[in-house]
This record gives sequence, structure tokens and C-alpha cells, in this order.
Amino acid sequence: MSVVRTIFLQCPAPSVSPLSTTPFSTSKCGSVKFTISCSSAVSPVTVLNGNVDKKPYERTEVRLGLPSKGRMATDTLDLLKDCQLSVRQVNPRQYVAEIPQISNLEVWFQRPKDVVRKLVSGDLDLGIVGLDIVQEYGQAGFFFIRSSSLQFLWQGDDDLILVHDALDYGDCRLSIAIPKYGIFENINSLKELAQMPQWTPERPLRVATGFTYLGPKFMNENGLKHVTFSTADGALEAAPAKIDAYYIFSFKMGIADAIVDLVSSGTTLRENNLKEIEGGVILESQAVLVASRRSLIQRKGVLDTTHEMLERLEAHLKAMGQFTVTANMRGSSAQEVAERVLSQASLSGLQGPTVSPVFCKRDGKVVADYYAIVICVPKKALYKSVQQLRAVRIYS
Ligand SMILES: Nc1ncnc2c1ncn2[C@@H]1O[C@H](COP(=O)(O)OP(=O)(O)OP(=O)(O)O)[C@@H](O)[C@H]1O
Ligand SMILES: O=P(O)(O)OC[C@H]1O[C@H](OP(=O)(O)OP(=O)(O)O)[C@H](O)[C@@H]1O
Ligand SMILES: [Mg+2]
Repeated sequence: MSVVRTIFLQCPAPSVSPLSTTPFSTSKCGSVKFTISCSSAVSPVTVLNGNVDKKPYERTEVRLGLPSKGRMATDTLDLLKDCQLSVRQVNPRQYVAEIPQISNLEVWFQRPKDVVRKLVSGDLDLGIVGLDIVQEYGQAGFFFIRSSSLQFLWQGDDDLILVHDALDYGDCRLSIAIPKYGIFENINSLKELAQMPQWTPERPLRVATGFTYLGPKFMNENGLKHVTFSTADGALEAAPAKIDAYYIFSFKMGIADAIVDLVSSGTTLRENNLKEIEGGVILESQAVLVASRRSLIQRKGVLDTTHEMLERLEAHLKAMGQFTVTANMRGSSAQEVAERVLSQASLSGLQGPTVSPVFCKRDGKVVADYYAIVICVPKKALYKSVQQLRAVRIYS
């Protein structure tokens, strides 16, 4: 198994900063006004989610947070299983499990947002969640790595490290959506939405969202003035069980003009007569492996565990993207068959093909009229490659 990404940490004597805390909500984001539709008034209280003990670093085990429920839960366990990292949960009702292949690793099942909060608080060292959740709840800052190698020099002050930013499931986007009807009928871009004369300080654009950090931040960065936000927190307890229901409820009640929510197939938007607009995608998201920066630097075993996981994930994801195509082809020699295959544009970059004679007995003699060729092609090139193999009469 080859190491595709390696982590190389080189840091000056690290300083231990005080425990980070996660604010309950963003009360202001630039000039965008932000309101919360909870029944009780929200004062600027700091709510600790995680270890309030000042010595979280005394534990010796490495902790990995995984989604306890929701659409990411099963897919995450399946991915780990495919990487020979099966999670052993002694009792499905228990929130702590283990991965026997990695010693000293404890798995904690948590809601996705709590995985991120606990990474920031120091209760977890590693986690697998959607990028949307990392950006929304790890807002203290994270270090984004987007290279085929994780070799980096330590810099910055960020709490979270994106160790793997594309685990290939949980694909969705965080998007602004508006009604297809009424005053929005001819509005098809963020620019047009921003320029609507309807929005004033007295009558702002009202946006319902569960993304109370990313939503206002995006509006602010894109120069949308006169916007207020309401969130489902609190309202959820009152009646609707689903956040979608809260949005629809908000439209029906006339208390929201737009939403900021996750979209994948677009079915939910279509069913509710809503549409996305040009320039309204806030974030493209998929499952990621994220780590606490402090744990990577300070806690014994975290770096090794991260290496091990990364190596297995990379090997699996790389293999998933490759297909082996085997075909028999008539030819006069292995060399001639190989030349024919490599004459095709989309096959010529291959390191292969592997060509082997296929023997049969004719007139008492063992002969090889056919050759078996094996090529390895990326998933994206599969269709084209098969077409090109057909073009050289591979299946004669
Ligand atoms: N429609 C979707 N298609 C694909 N991935 C999605 C979709 N909706 C959400 N996701 C991804 O799955 C993650 C978990 O979403 P899920 O709906 O399971 O949990 P949740 O709504 O955050 O749960 P809860 O609010 O109950 O804790 C999201 O953070 C996102 O990354
Ligand atoms: O584009 P689509 O494929 O229709 O998916 C989008 C829906 O998926 C998510 O909701 P989810 O089903 O997770 O329910 P939730 O509101 O309870 O989180 C999201 O909040 C959207 O409502
Ligand atoms: Mg959801």
C-alpha cells in the first residue's frame, strides 16, 4: 500500500492556548443584522460544549468522532469498513466504540455539529463530518489543506485541520433559495436579488436558515444590505419536527422571503416551489476527515493514527476511482496487439496494457491467435476507453 499523503509536522515549541469555546450564536456579522426566533431573549452568553475541565490533555487515548445519526452515519461506517477499519460497537446504544485495527483509538458517536464542537474544545482529536458542519461550527478558524501531499510547515492559529477534504460521499451544496412566484418570478441571480427595491432597513430581506454563521457571512461578503435572519432553533421544539417544515412554515406565515439550506438532488426545493439563483451557492460540501490542530501537535499517537487512517482512506478512494478492463483481442503477436491498443488517444497514456497469449489447441498444435489484454483506467475515462477498445476491434 503506498502512502499518497503524508503528514509532516514541523513546529516550533508549541504553546498551549486556553480552551476555545463555541459561542451559542453569532449575534452580528458585519453589517448584516441577525435575529434569532427563539422564544427567550438571547444574551451574549458563552455556552461550553465539551470539556470544561482545564486539563483535557491528560487523557491518553486518541478519540475519533463519528456522526451518531442522520444520513452521514451509515455511509461513514461503510467507508471505514471498506478501509478495513470496522467500528466495533459492543452495544448499539452505547456512544463509545473501538476500531480494533488501531490500538488506543476510541470512537465517539456524536451529532455532526457536536463532533466539530468537541474537536474545538479538545474532547475529540479527529472527526468525520460534512464540510458544511466544519465551516459552520468550527468557525474559530481552520487550516485548509488542498494538495496531494500533506507536507506542510506549521503556521497560523487555526483550531482545525482538514486532513482529507474529499471522502467522496455526502455531496451537497449550501445554497440560497427563493420562491419561484410573486415578486421573485423574474429574479434569477444574487445580484438581481440584492438590487430589488423592496429591501429597506424597515423591510429587510428575511432569510430562514440553520446556518447562522455561514448565511450572514456570505450575505455580508456579497454586499447584500438590509437582510435579517431567523433560525429554526427553538421554533423546532414548538411544532415542526423537520427544519424543512420550519422553512415552509416561515414562507406560509409570511415571515421569510428566502432560505439558506443544503441542496443535493433539488427535490425538496422543487416540491416547495423554490429555486436556486446564480451566484447563490455558498459552499460545496462532502464528507471530510478533520483533526484538532492542538491534538496533532501535542497528543501522543494522534499523528500516527491520522497517518494510518489517511493511508487507508487514500488507498481505498484511489482504488475506487480505477477500473480494470479485460478483453480478448485477435493478433499476430503481443507486441502488435499492444501497439494497436496504445495507438488510441485515450489509452496511450496508460502504463499498461498487460498482454498475455490465450492458448488453444488446433490441428494437434498449441497456438495463440488471441491475446488477453488488461488495462487500468480511471472511472471518468471508462466509457471512452471501452469505446476505443471497440474501435480497434478488440472483440473480434
Ligand atoms: N440532501 C443532502 N444530500 C446529501 N448530503 C446531505 C444532505 N443534507 C445533508 N447532507 C450532509 O449530511 C450531513 C448530515 O446531515 P443530516 O441531515 O443527516 O444531519 P442533520 O440534519 O445535521 O441532523 P440533525 O440536525 O438532526 O443533527 C450534513 O451536514 C451534510 O454534510
Ligand atoms: O435537494 P434534496 O435532495 O431534496 O435534499 C435537500 C434536503 O436535505 C436536507 O434535509 P434532510 O433530509 O437532511 O432533513 P432535515 O431537514 O431534518 O435535516 C436539507 O435540509 C434539505 O431539506
Ligand atoms: Mg439534515
